Amino acid sequence: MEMVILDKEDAVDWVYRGEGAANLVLAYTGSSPSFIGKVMRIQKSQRKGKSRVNENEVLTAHERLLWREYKELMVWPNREIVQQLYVKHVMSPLLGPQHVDAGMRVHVTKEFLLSVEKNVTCRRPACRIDSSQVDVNRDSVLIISDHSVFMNGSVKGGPCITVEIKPKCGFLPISRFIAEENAVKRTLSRFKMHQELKLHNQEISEYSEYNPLDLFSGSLDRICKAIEALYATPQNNFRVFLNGSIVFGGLGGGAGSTTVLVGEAFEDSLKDVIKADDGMCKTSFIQLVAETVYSSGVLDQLLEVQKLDAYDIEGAIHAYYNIISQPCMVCRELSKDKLSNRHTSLHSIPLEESLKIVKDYLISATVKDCSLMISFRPMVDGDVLSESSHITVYLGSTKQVFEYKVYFIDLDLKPLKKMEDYYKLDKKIVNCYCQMAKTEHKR
Ligand SMILES: O=P(O)(O)O[C@@H]1[C@@H](OP(=O)(O)O)[C@H](OP(=O)(O)O)[C@H](O)[C@H](OP(=O)(O)O)[C@H]1OP(=O)(O)O
Ligand SMILES: Nc1ncnc2c1ncn2[C@@H]1O[C@H](COP(=O)(O)OP(=O)(O)OP(=O)(O)O)[C@@H](O)[C@H]1O
Ligand SMILES: [Zn+2]
Repeated sequence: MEMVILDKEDAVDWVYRGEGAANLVLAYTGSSPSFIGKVMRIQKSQRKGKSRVNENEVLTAHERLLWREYKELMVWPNREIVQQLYVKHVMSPLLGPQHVDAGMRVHVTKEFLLSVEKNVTCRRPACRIDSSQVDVNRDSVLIISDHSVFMNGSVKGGPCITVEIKPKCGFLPISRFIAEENAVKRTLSRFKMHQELKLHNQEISEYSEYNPLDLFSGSLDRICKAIEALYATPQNNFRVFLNGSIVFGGLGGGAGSTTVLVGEAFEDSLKDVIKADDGMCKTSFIQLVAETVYSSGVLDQLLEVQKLDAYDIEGAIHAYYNIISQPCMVCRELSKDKLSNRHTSLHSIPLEESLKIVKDYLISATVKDCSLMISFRPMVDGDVLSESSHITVYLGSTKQVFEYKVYFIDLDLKPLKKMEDYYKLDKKIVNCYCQMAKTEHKR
């Protein structure tokens, strides 16, 4: 694409699509062929006192050491470009390039960003406005394919339904570095335990029965159960879009976010896509999603990459202190009787080994936090696939064939500095869960 700089007058063509903790995402509504079928991902800054780890820094010296085998990441002084290259050179090969779009960076003026910020405020959830704003000091944004539409030169006609799932961690850790008092981590999913802490902190208003272990199980029945649970309590783990507009789930996540369409209204929104008997569209839709997750096998690959976390944070944290050449806070805090040979031995491994442990931990952290977007387009007789790489799925209950595509989003590099936060959060989650279980037991 020729050198483009988006300026104030271009802002009207970009409308609010959604956001997470770190980025705001806008969809294109204008007529420039370069942007049709694209979304824009703009970095946010945190409001006063809520600054995130490393958000404005370039790679630190220790991070450069950690990621040095990826030469492409080393030449850029700018963290945003490194982020994009991380997706391209680290994540895409691991997850499959057919499921990842690293996007491209486009220059923008400050006036463009200010104008966008003004235009989208009314669509943003209050909790997100409260914590973050568009970072107007950036000079570029990321342009990525809009995974909620089908393209074939131009946006392909006909309805398209997209489901977005944030599956979170799909396995139980078995690391020998997990302390005895934290043994519950080996039997209960992290998601389930985290729900207790989130409830306690009023980050969510109700407990979700979703179990990531079901979604990743490889069993159609259990996948179906997981999707039903996600539908019942979507939180920030489940959304549905019809032709790019959200029709189900919370905008932006968190406790205060609103569910867009419920019950009959959601059923109605599916009617153009799922040709089921009255009142059965939602049920058929859940079947369609479950069947696709099952037959595509896309979560198997994700699980493999998540499992790069073989030491658990209770092991990896020691390797982290080796890398930063600081006394290990964890060993210091563990009382003598709890400090085992296992832990201390981690401080005498070669640096290369520590680097590998932490690098794998951070790669895993990225894919425990990413989302996947699956888009469906009903096919009619004589219809051809939008792209030869796309696949089809058959929905038995409605006798329909759907073209579908699966993409991973939010594959950002996690800052090395976050290792301490990960250790603290892990402790908090287990403590809160055990405390709650004790109280329940006493009742
Ligand atoms: O720590 P977790 O498991 O709660 O994950 C965080 C997510 O919370 P969740 O539990 O999914 O609601 C959190 O999501 P929300 O802000 O809660 O929607 C972020 O994705 C955060 O990543 P980052 O700080 O933006 O890089 C995530 O932090 P990372 O742990 O992935 O760094
Ligand atoms: N390529 C895309 N196509 C369509 N919609 C997208 C795309 N990328 C992001 N979105 C929408 O925008 C939302 C926010 O994007 P994203 O998850 O990248 O934000 P984030 O701030 O990085 O999230 P997190 O809180 O996990 O760090 C997503 O939940 C999704 O609904
Ligand atoms: Zn230690």
